[in-house]
Amino acid sequence: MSASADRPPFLDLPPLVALGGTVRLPGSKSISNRVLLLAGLAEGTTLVHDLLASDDTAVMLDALRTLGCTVTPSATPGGPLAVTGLGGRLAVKEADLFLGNAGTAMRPLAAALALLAARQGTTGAGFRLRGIPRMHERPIGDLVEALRPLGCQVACTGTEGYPPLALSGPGALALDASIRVRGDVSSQFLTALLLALPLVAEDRALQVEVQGELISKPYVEITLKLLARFGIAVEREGWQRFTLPAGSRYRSPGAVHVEGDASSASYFIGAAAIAAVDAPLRIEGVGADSIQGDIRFVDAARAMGADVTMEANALLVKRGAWPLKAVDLDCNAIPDAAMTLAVMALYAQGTTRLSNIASWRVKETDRLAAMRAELTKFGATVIEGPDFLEVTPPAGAWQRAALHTYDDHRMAMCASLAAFNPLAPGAAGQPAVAVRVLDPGCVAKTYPDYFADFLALVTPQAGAVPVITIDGPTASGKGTLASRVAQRLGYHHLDSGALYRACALAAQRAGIAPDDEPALAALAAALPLRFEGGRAWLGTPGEDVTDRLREEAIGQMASQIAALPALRAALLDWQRRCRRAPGLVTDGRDMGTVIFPDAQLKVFLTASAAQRAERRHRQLAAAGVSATLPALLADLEARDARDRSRSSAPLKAAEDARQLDNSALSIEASVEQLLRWWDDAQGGAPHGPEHAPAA
Ligand SMILES: Nc1ncnc2c1ncn2[C@@H]1O[C@H](COP(=O)(O)OP(=O)(O)O)[C@@H](O)[C@H]1O
Ligand SMILES: Nc1ccn([C@@H]2O[C@H](COP(=O)(O)OP(=O)(O)O)[C@@H](O)[C@H]2O)c(=O)n1
Repeated sequence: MSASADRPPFLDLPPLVALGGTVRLPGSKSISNRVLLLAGLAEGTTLVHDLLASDDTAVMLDALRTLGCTVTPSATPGGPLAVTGLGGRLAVKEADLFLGNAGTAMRPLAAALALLAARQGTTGAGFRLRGIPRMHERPIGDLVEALRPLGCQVACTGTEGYPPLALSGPGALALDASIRVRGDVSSQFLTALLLALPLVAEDRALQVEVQGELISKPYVEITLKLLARFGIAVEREGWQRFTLPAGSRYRSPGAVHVEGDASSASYFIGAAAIAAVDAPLRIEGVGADSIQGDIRFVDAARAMGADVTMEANALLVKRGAWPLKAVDLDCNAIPDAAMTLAVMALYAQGTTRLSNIASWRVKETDRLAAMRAELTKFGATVIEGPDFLEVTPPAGAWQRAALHTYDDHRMAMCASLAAFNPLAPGAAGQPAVAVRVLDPGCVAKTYPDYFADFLALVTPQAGAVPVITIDGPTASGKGTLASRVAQRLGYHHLDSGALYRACALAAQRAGIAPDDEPALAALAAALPLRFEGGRAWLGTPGEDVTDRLREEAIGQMASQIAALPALRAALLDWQRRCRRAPGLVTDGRDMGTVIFPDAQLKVFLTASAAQRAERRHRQLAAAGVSATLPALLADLEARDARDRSRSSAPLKAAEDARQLDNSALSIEASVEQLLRWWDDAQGGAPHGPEHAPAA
């Protein structure tokens, strides 16, 4: 998917100095999409456990539904997805399938539908397969060239050799001769044929012959293992000849468990080799039992110095040799995970050479060019060859950089490892830099929660997590502004008012009087409040109190008890603990003066009392609460007066706060103003052209 309006334009990662804990990997993309296709073609229902939820699996699921498969999500969260397959019979004879940028959907669906179309015929325009513009630049000619001699009618409706494709039938299939496919550009063409041919192997054995040296063999191994799970025992002679026995027929195994994504594991393995100094990072979901080729990344990481212990389904990784060791590696077997080595090379002594990676050029972007362009921005020396990359780390201080990600999930995940630059041996004693990752949302292709999972494991450099504070009187728009800015920056948002409101609600429920300061302070010190998913949860396991907190009576009581110094003191640590990577935007009355006096940007937001009363009036009306304007104005002025005059943390602008009167400013204009100030506070946007160079 391309960057969209609701995806933040960038994410600034603060300099990081350590990493630890446990991460549970999302399901493997390669296994997920193969299993979905197999389940969709087989007869019967397959329960798919631990399926990856991502852009690439979403387009496959949509395609299967369009083709007439029944896809039923589990009633219990995290439960298996049920897919009832076609049993080899087309349920629809024409369809328009949008497959995003998912090669793992485009190629095998093209092969399967081309064969089924030839056998069973199509109607209308037949099957049309298309994707985003980059998908239309990714070659599929070798597969088309393999299918046409069999009698499949495959038209490239844009450029010959590239999607979009139009598949039609019927046609006589010629399956007696050996089926030839090239294997030296992408192994996905062979995989596509192997997944599709069982549909037409009922009465004869079929032989597939690979021309040229087969690349990415481990991915073909995954295909063979999954075919076996669905009842197809492919015989192979080396990596050149594959035979599907006569009578091959898909049978659902009933249930399939998708293991964690070994390519996704590479970022955590790399990060742990750099920054898990005290204790190993535990990575759950892949291990010694994995069927994915990218598990061999472990060997490459070990060669660079990582200390890795393998369990059946987990890895324990910590820093071993330090600095990391520069390596000269043939990466043909681990093309995707090898990208991670390129970033690890920034922490090695000497020059790392990654070779036999020409396939990088035809992936989500030209990854050889992209990696050179982006690593160079830090000051690294990078040589890009036709099929290799050489990386030498920066000699001294790293440059601040904004990294383009080219709508490539792996470029974005790789970028995260650069945030450990304070640890880089060559940069010792030099100022650390924050790393700007442009369009971080592109990780949704395979790992939507990557940055949240990564950031939950890291320790930022002392004082490096940025805070933006927004203080001001009631209804000036603090909460609205803070939440929009947090969304744009990908930061956490703390609405401190909600904290005081939650105290008020909890006190009311416990029957504590609004002037019982010791009891209120004790209550606040142990307040079981959580903000999660944009909602406020009180108690354990947690009641959603979001709407109750907005009630006027609760606001009144909050304003009253907020004047008590012991209660305020009890909430101090709770608020400071919200300062977590990548950053925090917080709003309230004393955020810039008391709670975060060292905030990088402080804003004091005001608007005329009349404006504010009107805004609150509209807000309440929208929520179906009736209130008169004069009453609201009086209440708001009373609250302002109480907030300003209290002795403990009175409402006032911090001396170093920027003043923003938004009486005549729209919400969007206020957001833009604040973001401009934020850029200024950081000495301008990091260097790098605004737009990615053409791929
Ligand atoms: N700049 C603005 N212009 C117009 N309305 C605004 C503006 N900022 C906020 N509002 C509206 O004012 C109301 C109060 O804003 P809110 O963020 O809840 O204020 P606070 O957190 O300061 O109490 C909301 O309905 C919001 O949509
Ligand atoms: N940092 C803060 C935030 C809120 N408060 C108090 O808590 C009350 C509720 O906060 P809020 O931000 O939700 O208030 P409204 O302005 O939205 O009514 C306010 O009236 C303040 O008195 C505070 O004292 N300090």
